[in-house]
Amino acid sequence: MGASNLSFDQVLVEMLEMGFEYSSIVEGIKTVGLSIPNVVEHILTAGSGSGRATTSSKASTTTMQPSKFRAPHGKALKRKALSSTSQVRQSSILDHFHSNDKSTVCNKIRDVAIVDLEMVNEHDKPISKMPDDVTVMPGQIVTGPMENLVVMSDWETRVGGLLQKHFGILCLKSFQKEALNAWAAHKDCLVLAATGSGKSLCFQVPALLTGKVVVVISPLISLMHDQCLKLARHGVSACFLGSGQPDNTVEKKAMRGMYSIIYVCPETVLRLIQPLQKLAESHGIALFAIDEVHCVSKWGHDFRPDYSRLSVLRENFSTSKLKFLEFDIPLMALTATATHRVQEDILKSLRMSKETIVVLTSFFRSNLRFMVKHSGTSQAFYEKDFHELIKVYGSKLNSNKNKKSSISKDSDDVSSSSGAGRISNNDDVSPYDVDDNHDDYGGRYVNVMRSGNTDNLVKGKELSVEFLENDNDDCQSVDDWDVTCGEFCAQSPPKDWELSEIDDPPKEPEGSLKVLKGPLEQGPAIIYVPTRKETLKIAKYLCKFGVKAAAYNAALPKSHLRRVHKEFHENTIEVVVATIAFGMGIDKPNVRRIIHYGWPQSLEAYYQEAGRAGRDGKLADCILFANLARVPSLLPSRRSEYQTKQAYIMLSDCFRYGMNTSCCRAKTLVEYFGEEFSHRKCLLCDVCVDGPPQRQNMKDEACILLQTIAASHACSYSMDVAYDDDIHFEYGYGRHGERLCLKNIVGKIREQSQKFLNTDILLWRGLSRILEAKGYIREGDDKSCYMHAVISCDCKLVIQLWFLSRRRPMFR
Ligand SMILES: Nc1ncnc2c1ncn2[C@@H]1O[C@H](COP(=O)(O)OP(=O)(O)OP(=O)(O)O)[C@@H](O)[C@H]1O
Ligand SMILES: [Mg+2]
Repeated sequence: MGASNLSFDQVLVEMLEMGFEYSSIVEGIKTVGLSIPNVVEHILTAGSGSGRATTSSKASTTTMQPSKFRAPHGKALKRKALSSTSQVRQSSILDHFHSNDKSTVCNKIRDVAIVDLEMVNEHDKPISKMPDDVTVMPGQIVTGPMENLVVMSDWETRVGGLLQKHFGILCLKSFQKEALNAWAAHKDCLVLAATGSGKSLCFQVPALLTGKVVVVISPLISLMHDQCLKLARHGVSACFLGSGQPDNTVEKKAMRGMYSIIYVCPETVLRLIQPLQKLAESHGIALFAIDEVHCVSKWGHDFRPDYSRLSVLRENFSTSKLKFLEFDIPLMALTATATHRVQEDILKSLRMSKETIVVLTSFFRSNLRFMVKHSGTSQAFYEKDFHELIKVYGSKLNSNKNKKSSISKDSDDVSSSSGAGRISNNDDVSPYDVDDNHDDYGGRYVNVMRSGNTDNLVKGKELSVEFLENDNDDCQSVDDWDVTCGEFCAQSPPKDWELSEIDDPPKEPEGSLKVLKGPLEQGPAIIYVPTRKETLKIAKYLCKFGVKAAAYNAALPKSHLRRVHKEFHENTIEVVVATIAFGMGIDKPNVRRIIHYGWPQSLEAYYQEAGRAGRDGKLADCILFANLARVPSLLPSRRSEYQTKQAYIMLSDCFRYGMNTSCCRAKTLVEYFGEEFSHRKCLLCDVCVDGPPQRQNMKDEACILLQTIAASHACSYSMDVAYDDDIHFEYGYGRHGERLCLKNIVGKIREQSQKFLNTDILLWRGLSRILEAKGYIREGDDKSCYMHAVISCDCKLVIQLWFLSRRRPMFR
């Protein structure tokens, strides 16, 4: 921030207008020159003695009358008002100085200051307490307006102007209102709402309404970066802090209240408890928001140990701990993917108040078209699997051959900046293809079924491919983002906002669903792959066909990632091939295709990543290419035994989802999260569109499989009476101590029966999955067992069993 072209008088007049004292301004100009931002910063950093009135916000709220500050053009009045809550206001002033639009700065400051004052004043007024007869139990689901809650009455009327000014949004959705009502009533709140529904606004609005700081705990740097950039564009100052932040000026500034919204990863917030307590006293913290809160739960798909320590927020920011607080600082926890078990865990782990309001909306996204396609998901299948994609994204570039693709330019940089490989439109072998040094976590293959599925392992060669992105990558690389100290200054929001009024979708009568029709509109795609290596291989493959594609994984140079992120948002890059590092929270409205190439880690992760599609409400495709012939078996190393066990269970849920050909995919997904699907079908997914699969009577196969499993167990079990009782097998070892695995079982079946002599093991594998889904057998989840079978044998039920076969090539 260098000196401006303003004269001494101009600086003086403007700063007097803003409410600073004459002597402080003169002293500031002498020290730092004729730059208003620098002078403001100087005055603020010089402390309370240099021009800032230090009246506490409590005192000011009891003496100020809001009407006073509405007096038009009342300079003296304004100055008095401004100085009496300077700590709130002046950080806003500083933030607004970072704007490029200097000409409108002062006007903005005046607006903001007055609005802030009114809001602080009214918000700090003691709000009517909850009526005694209203008990809101933890876990209570609020689906309608919270008529029973007495809340700050007029925030809703004030919020309209702010929404329009900052976001170009006309009105809040009803779940957003409910979440904000809870906050306004100083309640903790758990918001469970679909991906892309607008959860961020629930925690951004309190900062705008009060002028106090909102602290947002967020798990991924890419997500914090995304949100900070967007906020800056919308005229809201924000920063992110992380453990690797080399420049602590941002942190210091943040702790002085200079940003409206502070994004911070859980690891860092735990370190900042004391400075945040000081911030709460000096400036005020409106809210702690814990975004992607499913990371709290070890039952969730993305457990982060530091998230589970966030109960310190409740302990350290309550009235019992901080005497200056009138109310506990509310917690707002938000996620789009939490099963019931995870929801309970969240409330408990964060020690959320007994009166926590749970705001729940449907997880269903009616514009997402889910499909599953069988594929070997290796290089040999690229041509077949990406043929369509290349047709869509390759053609435009081909018609403009002179234009060098952005990725090629980008990858040159990658190559030169890091000495690492590049992805280009030619056939050069990228060093990434041969150099796996980024897969240095000792990844290993683990066989989930442990039942004869050893063909999943590549014999004699332990692959060193990392299956998942290292959990820590994302946090450790905070500083690598090289974003100007992680601070994002407010810019002027566009003047000609096209105001969007996207309220909740109109309520359809039950069962009647408005079905979107194809073809898809234009828009980019994200391909999620399980390994870092595959991001590079596939991006390179697509580039060869003129697709503007780029790889994204946490091990790539951060300058490359930053550019990919930026160009993806600018629509220069059309296909990003990514690991989970580009997953949660990424908000780009027109993403038309989400492709999973290989099994995701869990259905939660799948739904979360699929949720990047169609955030503009228009039709979008979510296609899972997976090898349906093999149980997914890749798991990362460096996990506790417990986590590994959990991961197996989640992988098998994914497999079941892929194998399913009888139930609407959207229904399967939302029911997985415990929601009752209000429509019979989505009418979009492959299962709904392709119709019910051909059925085949598999009674004989089912019976012989169950009998053989049972007979293989060491127990006093007799085949003739077997189906009268439930039989529980505790051990995964056969009668003679041999390991019980599907291959052995199938071997025995073939020996026993001529009829099944030539059957493929894939048939038995598929059948065992169906029997498992029906509850007849259960795959072992204990390392010491190969198969832990529970046979709940009711012969009649077995006879009813039909085997679904039409669209499963391996069963043909
Ligand atoms: N009331 C509203 N009216 C119109 N658009 C809105 C409204 N609220 C939010 N949006 C828009 O919805 C988009 C998605 O919002 P956001 O990123 O907060 O979703 P999310 O619920 O956090 O999703 P995810 O779970 O994927 O993180 C944003 O671009 C935002 O501008
Ligand atoms: Mg979000």
